[in-house]
Amino acid sequence: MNSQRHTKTIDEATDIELGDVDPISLKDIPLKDNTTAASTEATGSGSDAGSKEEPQLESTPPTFFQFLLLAKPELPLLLFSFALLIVADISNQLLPIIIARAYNALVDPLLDPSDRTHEINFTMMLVFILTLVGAVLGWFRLCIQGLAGERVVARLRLGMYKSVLSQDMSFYDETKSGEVVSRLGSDATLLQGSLSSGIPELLSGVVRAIICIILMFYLSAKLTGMTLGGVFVIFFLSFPLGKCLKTLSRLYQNTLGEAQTRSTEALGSPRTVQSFVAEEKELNRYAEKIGDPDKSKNWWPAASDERNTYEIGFKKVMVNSSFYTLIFGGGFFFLYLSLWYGFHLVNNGELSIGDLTAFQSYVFQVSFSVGQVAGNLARVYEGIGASGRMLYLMNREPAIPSKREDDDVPLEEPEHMDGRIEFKNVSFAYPSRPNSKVLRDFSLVIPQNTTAALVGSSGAGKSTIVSLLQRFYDATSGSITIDGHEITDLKLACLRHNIGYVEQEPQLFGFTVRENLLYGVTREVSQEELERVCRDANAHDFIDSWPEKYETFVGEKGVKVSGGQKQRLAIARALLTDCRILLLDEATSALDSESEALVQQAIDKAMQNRTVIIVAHRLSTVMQADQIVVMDDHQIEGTGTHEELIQSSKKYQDLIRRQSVMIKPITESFSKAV
Ligand SMILES: Nc1ncnc2c1ncn2[C@@H]1O[C@H](COP(=O)(O)OP(=O)(O)OP(=O)(O)O)[C@@H](O)[C@H]1O
Repeated sequence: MNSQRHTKTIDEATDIELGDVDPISLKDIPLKDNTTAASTEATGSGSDAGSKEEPQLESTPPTFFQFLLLAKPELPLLLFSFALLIVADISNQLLPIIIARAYNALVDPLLDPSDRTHEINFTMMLVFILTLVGAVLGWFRLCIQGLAGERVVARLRLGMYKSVLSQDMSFYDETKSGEVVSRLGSDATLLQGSLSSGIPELLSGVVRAIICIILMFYLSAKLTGMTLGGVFVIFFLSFPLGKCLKTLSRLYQNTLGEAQTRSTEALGSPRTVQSFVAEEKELNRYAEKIGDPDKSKNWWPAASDERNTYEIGFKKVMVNSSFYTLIFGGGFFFLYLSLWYGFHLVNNGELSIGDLTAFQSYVFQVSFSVGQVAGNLARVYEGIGASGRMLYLMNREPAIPSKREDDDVPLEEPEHMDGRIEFKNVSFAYPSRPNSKVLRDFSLVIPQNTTAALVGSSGAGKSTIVSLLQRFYDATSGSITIDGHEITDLKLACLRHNIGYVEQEPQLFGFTVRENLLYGVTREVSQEELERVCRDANAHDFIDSWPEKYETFVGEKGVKVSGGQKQRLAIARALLTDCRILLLDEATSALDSESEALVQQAIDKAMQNRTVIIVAHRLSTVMQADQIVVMDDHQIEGTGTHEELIQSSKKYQDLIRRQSVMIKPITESFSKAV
């Protein structure tokens, strides 16, 4: 059942509606899926997830041309800005040759003073006009480039986010959210810088250098020959430094990503961090990746076992400074060398003084352009590296496909579901632990509108069954059907719309109560209906007691509501989706007895006229179920009603005995007290 991954276009990523995200064809970009590679290695060696290294979100970087394809939808804008760049550069580079006329007029013995003044004024007027034209065109060019960059990066961010949202659970098992956030943030910014300014500046440098070299040849072929030799020396010396800068930049980004992963984890669980007084531990974990300048006795970073951004950043600064010193220092060296030779040419009458000044200016421009090309080449490489990581995320094909391999047969989307569930010989191993079977030959029929309770030892696979029914993962073998439809033949959205799911720790979002309740609802819901459902879920009274009632903000991840309130809101949220099947995964296990009673009442109402699967540890919550399934060692040990299992299932008897032992002293002391 495991589907093969292959590359895809952004618009194919998912059937989740995301508005108009323009498709960018990335089919030609080959990608190495390192996550899959890591899994394969694990399979090969028979090792488990715990022993393998964290997979890196990285793919083979695209070629320069493939990288340019990312900006394909903006090609007209970019070509226009390129045309502006050429015109602006030609008009700017003509200036030294025009100014040379003024110099020559100054020293021309044949001109009388009024002709000389006229020549100088005419020349300088021309200079001002061309400067103005160059400035206006340059302004347009920068605006257009910036706009194109914003458009490309916004599209890429949306495409990447869309793809990440559509991934299967094995992706989330393997990937740290901090890393994805880093891809959306810093990698996208690097890529934007590279596309909107790195490549245009690189092209601008090339164009300017070519124009200057042509004009230099026009002024003096001899002097140009000598000067270009120097320029090439600078270029070749700076090349390895540029490459080194590229490697350091990639390392810097990866390390920053690792630091962000750590900080996201800690900031996402502030209560756990503070209750374990682990602030310093978390700070140290973050500092390991960021590097602490105050830990070194010197002003440079101390050597450390772990790669950190401070240390890499320091090396980057060193290489960057050497790079620019070489470009500008070398540029000036060859400028003065050519000036020296130029003086001799003027002395010999082979060059006018005006042409020598113009030439000087071109030498400087060419050195500057070479520096600009090399510097921006490093930036483009940074962008290419970043795009490799982003493309991995965008092109990753979810293991749970949103359409059939045979595209011609559409997935089924029944208008109504009765809710008869059947598991037939289902076996399953998590993709990250392919050698540990979590379910073995699991078979179970749950008739429409009945309740099945899954009980058994911890780790037996109860929650996994709930995950498989929602297709968070696909079974390794066997079949799961609802009303006779294989769930793999159903449209994923249709399947999940028909299933309501209440987790042990339901997640609320940082919205209002109303927005949280209507999270999965696509139809109009009136206030009366909302209140009725919340009453059924025992949630209306506490919502109504808050000053802002249904408009109350619940805080990030619902931190401002209690565990029991969260559960009841989650039940109401599930009910509002009109689900035919309700999955309750340990919905009351984390609650005190008073909250449990309130939630249990809500659950009892919610179970009416629905097919329900309850995963529970407390037997008191499942005794009324139509059938109880006892799980042991990843398979079914017994099935039946409470009364039947007490007679037939050793495991069930064990579970009852253990819970009675726990409750007995409490009930005895209670009886004595009253
Ligand atoms: N995402 C995952 N990746 C790899 N292994 C997993 C994953 N989730 C669960 N497991 C493993 O699968 C086995 C079954 O887990 P499951 O959560 O289904 O058990 P359970 O019966 O619900 O346990 P409990 O009652 O403690 O919640 C366990 O050994 C667990 O470590």
